[in-house]
Amino acid sequence: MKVINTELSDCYIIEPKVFGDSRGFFFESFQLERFKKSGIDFDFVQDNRSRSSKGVIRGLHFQKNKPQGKLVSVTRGEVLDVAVDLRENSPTFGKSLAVILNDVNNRQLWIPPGFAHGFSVLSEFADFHYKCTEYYDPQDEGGIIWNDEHLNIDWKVDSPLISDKDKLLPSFKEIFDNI
Ligand SMILES: Cc1cn([C@H]2C[C@H](O)[C@@H](COP(=O)(O)OP(=O)(O)O[C@H]3O[C@H](C)C(=O)[C@H](O)[C@H]3O)O2)c(=O)[nH]c1=O
Repeated sequence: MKVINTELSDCYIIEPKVFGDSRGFFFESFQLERFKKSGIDFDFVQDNRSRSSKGVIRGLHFQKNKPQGKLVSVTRGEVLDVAVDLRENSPTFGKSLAVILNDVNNRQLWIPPGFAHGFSVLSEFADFHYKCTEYYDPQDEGGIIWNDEHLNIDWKVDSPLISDKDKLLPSFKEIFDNI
């Protein structure tokens, strides 16, 4: 497995070792010792799966007091995956990263606790899988509006499909100017 640094501190792209043959392919999508040795030394307590159609944007979400680290990947289709560093003491605070994840490159993205996360769907549909380091707590949910001016993310989709809940999310400045 190859671990690639990104422009966001502690956020890594992971390229698993893929074994291809005439039947298809095989790769280990998670192996605790190998991840620990790569510096991703967390206990994962919850796996999530979602399916989204083309043009959907899910996010940007985070948990406020019980932040989740996420190891994200796409098992079918293609997404633009976005992470935003919300750690105020980080050298990359307020910076965002966008990475193409799909079922051809089999890339994973490690997003540490303290980041907001979201993705847009570029293929007809996308099956999304991620491991989390903290349990989901609906009372602890936070988020940033997808078209936030400060972050200015290019989601690469026209007329995105956003949940009613996500349409009401605050801006980056509403969150951090109040702190
Ligand atoms: C996240 C989550 C949701 N749910 C239930 C709550 C709702 O009834 C339903 C859909 O939830 P939501 O609309 O929040 O799902 P997403 O918009 O995909 O949320 C996720 O979107 C971005 C991409 C993330 O990184 C987060 O993991 C997560 O916030 O699943 C659960 O039961 N457990 C969970 O862990």
